[in-house]
Amino acid sequence: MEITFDDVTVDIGGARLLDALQLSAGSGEVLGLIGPNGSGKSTALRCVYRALKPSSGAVLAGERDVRAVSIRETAQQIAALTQEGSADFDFTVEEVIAFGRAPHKRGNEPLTTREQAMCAEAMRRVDVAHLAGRGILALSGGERQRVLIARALVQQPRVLILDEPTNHLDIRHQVELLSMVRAAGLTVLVVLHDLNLAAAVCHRLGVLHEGRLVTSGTPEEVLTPELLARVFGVEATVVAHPLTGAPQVLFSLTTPHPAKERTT
Ligand SMILES: Nc1ncnc2c1ncn2[C@@H]1O[C@H](COP(=O)(O)OP(=O)(O)OP(=O)(O)O)[C@@H](O)[C@H]1O
Repeated sequence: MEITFDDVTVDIGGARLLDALQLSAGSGEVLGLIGPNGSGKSTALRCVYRALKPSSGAVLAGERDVRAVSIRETAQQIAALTQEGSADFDFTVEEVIAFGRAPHKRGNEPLTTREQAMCAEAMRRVDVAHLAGRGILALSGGERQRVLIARALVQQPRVLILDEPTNHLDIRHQVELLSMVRAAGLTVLVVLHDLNLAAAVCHRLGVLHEGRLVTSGTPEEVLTPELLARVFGVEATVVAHPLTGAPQVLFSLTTPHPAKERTT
């Protein structure tokens, strides 16, 4: 399912958070949103999962404005792992993941055997099966993040919205999650601060700065030293990954590297 930001503007309290965003993620495409803090990335995602209403323009899922679709149908199609989507109540890990099936159920209808197997498989995929009976509030940040990812997977959406999904995850779980995201074949909109992970997982990147889309294209097209200097204000060297060819961004600190200091 294609997701399109069709001239989306968001004004709140006299401030323009997003300015006429025109961008789309094709069916099965992983679209990354990158940009400095406060550039409007989460605001854009919020318009997709309906936490925010555009002041003008619309987000289209396929041909339809997402706001014209029932909440239940939206929940069947779009799963979101958000910044505000933490857990408030101390349900067990197993219960939290089972909630992912709620959009497909009526009332308190119990999970079918197939759905129980789906939940068990999702727990296995994100490596939380050993936590099944634990309360979610007592988990580490990374463990909780993985549980919420499993919940999004069992929702079986057509579109996955991920706002900084690698937050809290150790490097192994970051790599596993993003490999899974890439292999899922879903339309994915993902905000990532790690530009190298973004280059590895995204088919295309959209760069936001002060609420405006600066450019969009493949990671190779977008991640240039000029753009990184202009938008992020950093000096960077961009090289091709020796195995995959994806652009990798290298930074040097403005102070000397410890190895250099030792030899001088
Ligand atoms: N409800 C709100 N009311 C007023 N301003 C808001 C609101 N939500 C966000 N903002 C402001 O809008 C701007 C864009 O916020 P947004 O969360 O979209 O940025 P972001 O690119 O996701 O940033 P970060 O990388 O820091 O997560 C910020 O300056 C933020 O302070």
